[in-house]
Amino acid sequence: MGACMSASHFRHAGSRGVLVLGLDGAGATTILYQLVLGKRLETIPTLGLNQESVTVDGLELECWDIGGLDQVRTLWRQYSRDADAVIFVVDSSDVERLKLASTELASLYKGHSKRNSIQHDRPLLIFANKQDTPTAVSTQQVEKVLKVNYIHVDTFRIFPCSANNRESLMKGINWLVTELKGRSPVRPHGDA
Ligand SMILES: Nc1nc2c(ncn2[C@@H]2O[C@H](COP(=O)(O)OP(=O)(O)OP(=O)(O)O)[C@@H](O)[C@H]2O)c(=O)[nH]1
Ligand SMILES: [Mg+2]
Repeated sequence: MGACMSASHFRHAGSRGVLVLGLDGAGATTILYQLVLGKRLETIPTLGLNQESVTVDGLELECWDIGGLDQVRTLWRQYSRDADAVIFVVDSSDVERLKLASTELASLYKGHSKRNSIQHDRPLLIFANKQDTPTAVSTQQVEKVLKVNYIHVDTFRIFPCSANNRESLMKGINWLVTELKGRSPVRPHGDA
């Protein structure tokens, strides 16, 4: 499953770095491999990160799926500097932890310097995942609790999805790719 703890941030020239994040169990790894392999894999909690690339509409996305467990979340910031975009995955059926998800999302944008925070002009795609479950709340409800407007991200959108359903994921990914094509990469030559 490509798990590694590398901090090399290797990227091909022209590719875009995409952080795939979320609280533990939200579905980040399942979504990543649905995008890369076109099928749902059985996952285990990510204790470091999974790095995979996927090309969509001619644009290579270098994805870093970092674990969401409390003790792993500290890694999120290490990759923030090089991120052209963020995919934030929310478990729509885990209503009790939506507020925590909101706090963790906001903290990504509150670094002390550009070195450890996401730039506010980078697009943010939020997946309201697990819409196939009977207890999932609506996208509108997820948006209300996440309070994304308070983070002052210039461009964000929330898409309902299920990691079982690749088509629901591609709606969000296609939006993200269109946004990325309209922007220069954070590191144009992919230098380390
Ligand atoms: N019903 C349903 N289950 C899902 C969905 N997405 C993920 N899951 C399940 O949720 C569990 C956690 O999924 P992961 O992809 O490992 O979650 P994660 O966000 O990578 O978790 P960490 O690695 O701990 O950060 C697994 O049992 C998945 O099969 C979904 O859309 N619907
Ligand atoms: Mg994972």
